[in-house]
Amino acid sequence: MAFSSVGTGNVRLHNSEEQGPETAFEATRIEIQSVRHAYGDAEVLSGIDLVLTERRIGIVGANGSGKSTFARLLNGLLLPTSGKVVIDGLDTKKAGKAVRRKVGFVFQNPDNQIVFPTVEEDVAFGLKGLKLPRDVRASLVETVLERYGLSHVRQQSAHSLSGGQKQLLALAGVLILQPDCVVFDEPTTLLDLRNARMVSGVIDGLQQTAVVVTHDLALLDNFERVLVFDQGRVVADDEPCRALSDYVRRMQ
Ligand SMILES: Nc1ncnc2c1ncn2[C@@H]1O[C@H](COP(=O)(O)OP(=O)(O)OP(=O)(O)O)[C@@H](O)[C@H]1O
Repeated sequence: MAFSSVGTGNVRLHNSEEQGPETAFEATRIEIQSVRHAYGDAEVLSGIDLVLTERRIGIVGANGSGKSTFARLLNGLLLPTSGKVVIDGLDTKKAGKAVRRKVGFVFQNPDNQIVFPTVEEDVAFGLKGLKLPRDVRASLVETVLERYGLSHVRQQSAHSLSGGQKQLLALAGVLILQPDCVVFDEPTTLLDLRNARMVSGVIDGLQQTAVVVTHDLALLDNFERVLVFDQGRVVADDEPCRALSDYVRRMQ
C-alpha cells in the first residue's frame, strides 16, 4: 500500500503497483461462473452465471431468495459450494485477502461493524496494520469524518449515535480503505426516511462500484442494472424500471 495526495486536501490510499497516483476508481468486473451455494443440504443459490461491469447494481427479491448469500460471495465472506466468483481477475477461493481489500462490505446492522468505543477510533480501525505514517493516518481519518458529517461527534461513544449516524460510521470505516467496490446489504432498512435519504445520497455520490441489496426500491432509481432473485435464481436482469416492474408483478 502507498498513499498520495489527490486534489485539495484529499489523501488517497492506493496500491501503487495496481494504480497510478491520479487513477480514478475503475468499474469493477464481477464474474459469477456456474455458482451454487448450499447451507448443509439446503441449496439457496442455483446455477448463477453473470458478468457485472456496471457501477451501480441493485439486487432485489423476496425474503429468503438468496440475496444476502449472493452479496457475501462477492467479497469472499462466503465461498461458493461450487462454481467461481472472480473479481477483477481474482478468484475469491484463491485470493481471499486481495478480494477483501478490493471489495468492502457494509452490513445491514451497523452495530455488527462498530468495534471501537469512540467514533474517531472506530473510523481509524481499518488503517491499523497498514504501517502508515501518523500524519497520513490522521489526515485520512480527518477527511473521512468530514466527508460523512461525523466530525462533530468524533469523540462521542460510537454506540450513542443515531441509527443514521451509525450507518454512516460503518460506511466511513469501510470507505477509509478505499475499496474499488462496496457491497451494501440492506443499508437503509433500519433507518427513518431522512437518514435513508442521506445514506442513499452517499451511495449515489460514491466513485466506486456499488452493489446494493435492498427492499427499498427508491434507492435504485439512478442505478444501471437491477437483478431480481427468486428461490436462489436470477429471474430478471435489466435496467431498473423494467427489472423492478417485473419484481412488483411477481410479488402480486
Ligand atoms: N448461515 C446460514 N445457515 C443456514 N441457512 C442460512 C444461512 N444464511 C441464510 N440461510 C438460508 O438461506 C436462504 C437464503 O437466505 P438469504 O439471507 O441469502 O436470503 P435474502 O434474500 O437475503 O433474504 P432477506 O430478504 O430475508 O434478507 C434462507 O432460506 C435462509 O434461511
